Amino acid sequence: MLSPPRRWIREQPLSSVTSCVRRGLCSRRHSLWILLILLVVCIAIQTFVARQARNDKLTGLPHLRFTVSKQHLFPTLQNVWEGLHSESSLAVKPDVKSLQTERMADLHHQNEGYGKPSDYIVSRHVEKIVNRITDSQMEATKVSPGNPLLPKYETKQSHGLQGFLVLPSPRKSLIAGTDTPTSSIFLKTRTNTFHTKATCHPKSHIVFLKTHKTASSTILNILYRYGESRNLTFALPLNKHSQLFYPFFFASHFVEGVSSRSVREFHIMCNHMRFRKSEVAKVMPQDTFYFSILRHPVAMMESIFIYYKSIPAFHKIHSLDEFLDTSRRSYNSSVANNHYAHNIMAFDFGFDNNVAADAENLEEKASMTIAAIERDFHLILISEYFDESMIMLKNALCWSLEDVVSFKLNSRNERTRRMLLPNTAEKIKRWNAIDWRIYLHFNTTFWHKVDSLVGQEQMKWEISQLRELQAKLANTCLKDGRAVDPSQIKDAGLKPFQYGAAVIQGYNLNTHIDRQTKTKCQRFITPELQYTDHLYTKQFPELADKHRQAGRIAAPQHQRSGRAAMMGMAWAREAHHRQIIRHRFSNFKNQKASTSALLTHTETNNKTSMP
Ligand SMILES: Nc1ncnc2c1ncn2[C@@H]1O[C@H](COP(=O)(O)OS(=O)(=O)O)[C@@H](OP(=O)(O)O)[C@H]1O
Repeated sequence: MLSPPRRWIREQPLSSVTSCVRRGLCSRRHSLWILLILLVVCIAIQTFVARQARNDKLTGLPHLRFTVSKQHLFPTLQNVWEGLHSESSLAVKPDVKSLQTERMADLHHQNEGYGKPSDYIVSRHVEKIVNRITDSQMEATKVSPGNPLLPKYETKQSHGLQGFLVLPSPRKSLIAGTDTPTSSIFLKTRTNTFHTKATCHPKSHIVFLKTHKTASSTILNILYRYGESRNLTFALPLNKHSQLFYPFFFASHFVEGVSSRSVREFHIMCNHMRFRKSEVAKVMPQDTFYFSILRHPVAMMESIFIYYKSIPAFHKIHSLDEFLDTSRRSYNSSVANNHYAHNIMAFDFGFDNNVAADAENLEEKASMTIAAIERDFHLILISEYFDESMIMLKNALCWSLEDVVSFKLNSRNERTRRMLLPNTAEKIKRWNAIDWRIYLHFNTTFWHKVDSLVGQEQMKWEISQLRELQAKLANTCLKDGRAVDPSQIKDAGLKPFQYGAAVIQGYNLNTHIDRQTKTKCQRFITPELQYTDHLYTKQFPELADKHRQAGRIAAPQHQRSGRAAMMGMAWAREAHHRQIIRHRFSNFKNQKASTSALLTHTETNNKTSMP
């Protein structure tokens, strides 16, 4: 029926093409063809535009995919922060949660295989995204080795990580005291920003995974002060240990009060542990906020090599370069405490750290690790951006600025830092390939969260407020406003634990401050072991007393054995811990009112709360 017109066109002379087309258009068959062509063109244009838009997103905001649904779910600022605490806000959840099975988590925590079919879909999905990110970021780091992405408004100077030829120096704000010291600093400067009590509720169910050499002791101190001043209950290590039996995988019965059922509700868990979500969740309430902190693996490895110099992997090695050059041949992962030397971040989060840089399944393992951390943690902070991290934390927890103010704890003195060459930095990234990928991922998501949840202007303003507060506090509390070597610390009770080849600094208090201010200032500079001990005594006075008695009996035998020096880190810490207990006991016995009696039972009972 439609064939005659076509034949008719073929038969026409060239000169009459125009009229031919006109006639052809009129025919029904050609109209259909043209409609079809138009449709195809439309679809092609639409596909092109959509692809272009997706490419723009992935190039500019690599992690938009993980977080965009959060923005849609929680359109107001308040809801955004509230959302951080809800199940649905976990960043990776929209992409991964529905596909993940409980088996995956368990597999992770048992360090078993990653390639099970149901997990594989998730793995590939996340991997694709992570690969894009790591590729683009590795490109970026080629220009500036070891330098994490900086937001546009930041100057590199303010971060203390300017490549690894120059190592971090003490932060200026701590020594830049401007105001006259006043004890009222604790009372007057309660600087709430956009989070007021009217818009959100302060969180007090918190798990902080205390990673190693990441500024975690400074955060621990913040949490201790917050909890202590509000009479919150800490999930402290059983039997007065200083860590939650690290490096073993965490188990709920490692917490004092769990087996005996003597504690009704735990608020804060924050001591070193090897994370295992299913066990932590047995102890902590359902609405618990989980967070942790990461550090650039190069700076971290430099710190670890000095601090853990006595672990088997390092003790006969002269330099980090020597270790990195020989590690493939000589590193033995099955020797106790050697895990400190290899992908320690992955280890602390509960994953397999023994992954070689050239392992076939490296990217897959990295993707799975990242996905699981995204699933289990509401917020991951970045040590290099400590102040920014504190603002994020404050907002996430609905706390005040004063709650997150701190002094840098556990820092080495300059003499025990080592300069690294760019080549060494590259070797470290390769050796710690999983950690490097974890860090890159969370550094990016961190800045994306800053942009989407706080905004750069607000962040800038809040940081200036925080630094002002810190400077005032340093001026009030600290003698000379800065950290000093342990040999210069007057109060033995405030000396930080010394280990390996590091010289860990501490602080002296101003002498002219009143008693109440002194007590408060002291909390800011009390090292981890002493403060943990103090809280244990406060929470479990009777048990603490028993341990004190037992420590007295066991002490001479322990001293004679002289084994502490040969033992691993955890045991050395415990030895130190017991030494503190003995020291405190003798103070208690003699009823000496010395300044080092900060942690005595008597003072515990007299202590005033922090604001
Ligand atoms: N506020 C702040 N900002 C930036 N960096 C900080 C901060 N507080 C502590 N630190 C540095 O963190 C390192 C100590 O980390 P940790 O306390 O986690 O160590 S530990 O695992 O508990 O022993 C240690 O790093 P190194 O000095 O390089 O060893 C500290 O200097």
